[in-house]
Amino acid sequence: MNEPPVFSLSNIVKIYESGDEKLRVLDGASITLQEGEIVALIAPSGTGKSTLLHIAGLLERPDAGQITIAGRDVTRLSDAERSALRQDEIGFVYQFHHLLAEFTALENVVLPQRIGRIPASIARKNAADLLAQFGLSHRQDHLPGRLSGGEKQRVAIARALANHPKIILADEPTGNLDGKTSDLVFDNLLEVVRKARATALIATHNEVLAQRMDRVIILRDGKLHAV
Ligand SMILES: Nc1ncnc2c1ncn2[C@@H]1O[C@H](COP(=O)(O)OP(=O)(O)OP(=O)(O)O)[C@@H](O)[C@H]1O
Repeated sequence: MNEPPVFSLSNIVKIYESGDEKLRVLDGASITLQEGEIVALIAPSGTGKSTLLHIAGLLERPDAGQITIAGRDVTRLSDAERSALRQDEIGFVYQFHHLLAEFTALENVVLPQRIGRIPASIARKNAADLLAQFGLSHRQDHLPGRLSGGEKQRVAIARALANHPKIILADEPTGNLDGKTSDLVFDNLLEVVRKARATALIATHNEVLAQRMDRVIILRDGKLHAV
């Protein structure tokens, strides 16, 4: 029997209202991600990329359409069920690292696991292993303020992977870094995501980076199109 896709959005509609105006940001956006697929999302600014990622990450609700995770319809779950799913199944990487400044690199990667009730010793070992995969063992006890931009972003990616999510959603994860650092961090991201056999949807403006993923989709007129 075929496994259901890890993740799917079908016919997602999202309308924002401001005054009398209705803005149909998403207008039947659909995508299906199979296990282990890494998909690039190209979206010109203002076309609804953040809205799409927020809906995919169960942070925002669509006005119509369906979201499934591992074949389960999660569109109409309660807020508590959605946040439990986010905690267990979804890892987010943002353009800015959002690390907690008063915690070390290691502690930043431990924290989401502790929220998920992983015992402290296991969480610390997991975090150290992940940071090692990002070449950051020698930086694990540093506060974010003492890390370079590329290192901070690597820690943020390690944190997103800490609970072994099946789905990674990334919003221009290297968009804030210079070209060379961006390439290196991106290599690292792809390598670790592939090793974890996670499924990823990665928004980028960089078409060269996009071509390195398994396939590329573009958000246009509120719909997702294959490139
Ligand atoms: N809460 C909201 N209320 C009203 N309009 C909104 C709201 N959120 C977003 N929009 C509008 O919806 C459109 C898409 O917004 P979104 O943030 O998803 O775009 P984006 O593609 O992520 O842009 P960027 O790449 O510049 O961050 C924009 O025109 C924005 O002004």
